Amino acid sequence: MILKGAESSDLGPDATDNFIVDNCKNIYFAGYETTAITAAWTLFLLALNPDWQDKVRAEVVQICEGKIPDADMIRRMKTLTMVINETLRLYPPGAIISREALEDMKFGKLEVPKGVNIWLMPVTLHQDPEIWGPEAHKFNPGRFANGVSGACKFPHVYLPFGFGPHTCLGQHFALAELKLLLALALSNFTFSPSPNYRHCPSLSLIIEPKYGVNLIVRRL
Ligand code: HEM
Repeated sequence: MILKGAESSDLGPDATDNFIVDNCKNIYFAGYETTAITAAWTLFLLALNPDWQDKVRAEVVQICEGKIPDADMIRRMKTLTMVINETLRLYPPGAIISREALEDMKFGKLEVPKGVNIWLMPVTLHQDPEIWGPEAHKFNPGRFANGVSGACKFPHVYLPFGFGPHTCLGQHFALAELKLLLALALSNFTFSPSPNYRHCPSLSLIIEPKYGVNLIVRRL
């Protein structure tokens, strides 16, 4: 797709090379760290919540019957989807979503002059007790049992993949990758917290565990 886009553009040779390289970098960066870190946070939260770990494992074992998950099996993994949604609520890798006002705008009483960049921080919207209830900071995948609209007052503030025309291009691919990886990991291993784990979510373009996620992994 990128090569086709470059071929059909009227960019000069240098700009065409830059176009290809920039797009490859963009997809590599946007698609790799975000998904890998979400997998790490999910395993961390399941290690801290063995009841949910057991529920997801039971679901995966029942759906997959020892086979490698295919697209249909992945679609039926409702508990795992709820767990991933809850992980992305508490630890959305995309820390900042920015938009530039292309003209003077007004939101309620807020005047936004042309050229100003507005930054949205999903993590603050995702943990607001006014929106998610008094247990907003607690890991409870059950809140997503009836989808995002059942989980909170204003579904449009759940923004792990952004919103609008620039919403994440790879969100369905990312969810499929995550479900496949987690289903395989959970059907073969158990995960519990390691005493070496240091909790330090830190902002380094994305929200990542500064000292990694140390877990004790045991084969089932
Ligand atoms: C759990 C994994 C992922 C998360 C949490 C995530 C999150 C995001 C967020 C928050 C944005 C900004 C959206 C906005 O400004 O409204 C974004 C954009 C983007 N993502 Fe993802 N992403 C993930 C995985 C992926 C994957 C796997 C790919 C590609 C293979 C990908 C490709 C992109 C691209 C190309 C954009 C830019 C879209 C645009 O500006 O039009 N992402 N992502």
